[in-house]
Order: sequence, then structure tokens, then C-alpha cells
Amino acid sequence: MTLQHPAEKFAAPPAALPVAVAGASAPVRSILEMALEGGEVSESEGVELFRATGADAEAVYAVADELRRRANGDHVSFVVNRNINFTNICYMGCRFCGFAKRSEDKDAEWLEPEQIVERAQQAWDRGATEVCIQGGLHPKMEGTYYKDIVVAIKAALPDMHIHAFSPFEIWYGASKTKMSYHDFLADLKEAGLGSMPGTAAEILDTDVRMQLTKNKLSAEKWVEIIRAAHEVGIPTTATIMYGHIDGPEHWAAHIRLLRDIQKDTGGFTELVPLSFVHTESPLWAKNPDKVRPGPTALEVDLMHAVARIMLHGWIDNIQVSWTKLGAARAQQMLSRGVNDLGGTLMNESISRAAGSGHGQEITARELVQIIRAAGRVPVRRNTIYEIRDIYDDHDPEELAPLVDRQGSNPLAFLEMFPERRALEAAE
Ligand SMILES: C[S@@+](CC[C@H](N)C(=O)[O-])C[C@H]1O[C@@H](n2cnc3c(N)ncnc32)[C@H](O)[C@@H]1O
Ligand SMILES: Nc1c(NC[C@H](O)[C@H](O)[C@H](O)CO)[nH]c(=O)[nH]c1=O
Ligand SMILES: N[C@@H](Cc1ccc(O)cc1)C(=O)O
Ligand code: SF4
Repeated sequence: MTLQHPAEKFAAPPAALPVAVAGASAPVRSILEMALEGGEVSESEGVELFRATGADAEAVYAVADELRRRANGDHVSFVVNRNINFTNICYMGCRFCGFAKRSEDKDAEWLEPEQIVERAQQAWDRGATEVCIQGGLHPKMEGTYYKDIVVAIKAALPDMHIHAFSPFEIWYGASKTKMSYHDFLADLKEAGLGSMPGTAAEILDTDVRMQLTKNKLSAEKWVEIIRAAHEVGIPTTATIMYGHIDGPEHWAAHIRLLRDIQKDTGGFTELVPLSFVHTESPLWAKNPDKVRPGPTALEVDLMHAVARIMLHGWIDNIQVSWTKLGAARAQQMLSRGVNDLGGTLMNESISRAAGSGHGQEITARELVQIIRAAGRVPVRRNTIYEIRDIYDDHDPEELAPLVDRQGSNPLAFLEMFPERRALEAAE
């Protein structure tokens, strides 16, 4: 399976180097010049880029922006989707997670397939093309539940794309049903699973994982399940959760590992860096001296930019998570190598449970404004990055000042795109 677009498809390399590169120190400059000429940034060179400050960091951003332009042109995409978390009951005890509850907790939740279908139907009626489904690993759950969810949604909404189940949930379902990863995944695909979130990756390093979580899936198993998914033809996203007890060496190794997998499978659609949200996270609350309160602003900038540079030609979609960073910072990432703003989400819970205050939802109208205000062209895509609409009529009068906000107008999407149904029907 190959989802990669050929690199450099939009624009030829410019004659001159980005100006900022000239201001960089000699070692950083030589790595960046090599990257601009199409060379591959090694893990140790990646570490060096992650350590950049001042003029070096500016040069890293300029090169990330240039490589983004070559891969994606001016398009900045997003997907209209809804998150459905079918349960928050989970006994795995990941220390960074503020989402998991015990069954006796008053805010513990469990959704039956009919309730999930009802939410998916509401999302469809509001123009969503995707449902993003993840949940806790409920101790009493049947391993067949994952398939039941997929079957129930597909019966009601055959054209809804189901983006669901992290590798950790696949591990759980396969263990419970005593099936191999391959067979469990092939069965889900057959039932209608469209793609998987590459969450549960955190930092793919054994030492870091031991401290983040008691016995969450090992790094090796994450890779094995992702490779099995790609092998049976299920594309996945890739993620990295950074800014806690980790550092540049872990980040460069993690991204190199993703690149190696992609060279074999071509199954990753995008990388989504997930900034650690610390406020309501037990990991930070219990060890405030040892655990960082999320990444610094410089680290957020560098994460998106270095990821773009290291993955160039292999994973050409770098998504910023507005729910972790808020709309204003997400917009700034568009000049740090980012070409995708992810989903409208409708019901974001995981970041909010960890203390993030950026709301449950962002509307398509707001995303369009954010993208236009950055001077780029908004594009609505589906989950696997096929373009559905290009909003290229650019009226400067509309460029409302950007405000970071909570809540939203539930009808905004349909108001803005009344023609959507006809377009989807024609697909
Ligand atoms: C909450 S889990 C849901 C799926 C499944 N229970 C699992 O762990 O794979 C999805 C992902 O959310 C992310 N996440 C959880 N807590 C977070 C936090 N405090 N800050 C940032 N990301 C977080 C992690 O990357 C985690 O793998
Ligand atoms: N669902 C959450 C996302 N991103 C999901 C993406 O919107 C979408 O599923 C992906 O683009 C598929 O291609 N990001 C978060 O930080 N939090 C979520 O809950
Ligand atoms: N963005 C992830 C999904 C995700 C869900 C919840 C999170 O807290 C983070 C990430 C993906 O689509 O692959
Ligand atoms: S990250 Fe997932 S597995 Fe870990 S505690 Fe939270 S919900 Fe459970």
C-alpha cells in the first residue's frame, strides 16, 4: 500500500536558499543545506536540530517551511469529524492520562453500540466524513466489542469513514479473542474499519515507557501492530507525545523509527505531534520536580519543524493538534512545517480531561479563517488526504482577528457549506 504523494510535487526547489539558513552556525547550516538538496537527516543530525536555539532555530523553521511548500504548496487541510470515546473506564494506569476512570467513578461512561451509532448519525448530519473512535481498556469488555462498533456504524452509515482503535486497543482485542494481530485487523477491515489512530506511541523508548506507564504496550509491540495494520491495508496516523520526561535523543530516534517503518510499508498518512498536557495529569501532579509541565514554546516549534525535515519525502503531512495548543499557536505552526489542522472533533475529551482549555470543537468556518489569515488556501480533505473542497476564493475583508475560544456554533459548518451533501453524494 502506498499513500505517499511524490515529494516536490507542487513546486520546484528555488534557486536561492532560504535567507535564514545563512545566519545559522556552521554545523546546523550544513545539515540544513543537505536537507534542502534532498539528503536524509540522520538521527544524530536530528538531535542537533532539536537542540537549535536563536538563529539556528530560525534557520530550522525556514527550511521546514520550504520543504512544506515543496510537498504541499499553499494548501492547508482539515477533516470534518467527530470524536467518540465509547468508554473512559480503564485500568491500565498510564500515569500521564487524565481521561481514565474507574467503573465506580461518578463520571465513568460506557456507550452501547446504538448510542455510538446515534452520535455518528448526528455527526453525519452535520457534515462529518469521519468518526474518530478510541476508548479506555475496560476490564470487563469483550474483545468482540471493537468489531460490533464497526459493524453497527457501517450498517447505518455505509459511507462514514471509521478511524478507530489505537494499537493498544488492537492488542487488547486480539488478546481477548485469542486472535493474531493480523487476523484481528483483517477482520476489522473486512467489517469496515477505514484507518487507525497511531496513538499509544507516546515515546517509543523502553526506559521512557517504563516511567510513563506500568505495563502499556512495549515499543516493539506498537511497531509490530502498526506494521500488521499496514500489511492488511489499514493506513494509520503516527503520533509522538512529548514534553514530559523525554528529550531530543528520544524525539530523533522516534521519528527515525517512524521513517524506517514508512520506507517499508507506506502506510502512515501523517505525523501528529501531541504536546503533553500536564495540569490534570497524575504523572506531573505526583512528580512536579521530575516531570516537565509540557513542552516549552521552543520545543513545540522545533518538534513540528524537525519532524517535517526528517520525514520529508516519506511522511509529507504534518498535523498540528489544536486541542493541545489552541487555535492561535496551531496557526503559528503553519510556518513551522505544518500543512494540516486535523479534525473539527465535535467532542474532544482526552486533552480536556488532562487539563487543556481549548474546547471540544473547532468549526470548519473557524479553520478556514485561521488558514486564510495565515495567507494559505484552506482545503477540506477526507481521512486519507483526498481533497474534497478547495476554498480558494480569498476575501481579505473576512480575515477576522483570530481569537482563541471555547465552544462554537453547532450549525456553522452547514451554514457555510450547504452544498456539501451534493458533493459527497457525487463522490
Ligand atoms: C487516551 S488514549 C485512548 C486510546 C487507548 N486507551 C490508548 O491508550 O491507546 C489516546 C492517546 O491520548 C494521548 N494522551 C493521553 N493523555 C495525554 C496527555 N495528558 N497529554 C497529551 N496526550 C495525551 C496519548 O498519546 C494516548 O496514547
Ligand atoms: N481526534 C483527536 C485528534 N486528531 C484526530 C484527527 O482529527 C483525525 O482523526 C486525523 O486527522 C485523521 O487523519 N487530535 C487530538 O489531539 N485529539 C483528538 O482527540
Ligand atoms: N490525532 C490522533 C488521535 C488522537 C486522539 C486523542 C488524542 O488525545 C490524541 C490523538 C489520530 O488521529 O491519530
Ligand atoms: S492512555 Fe489509554 S490505556 Fe492508558 S490509562 Fe489512558 S485510556 Fe487507559
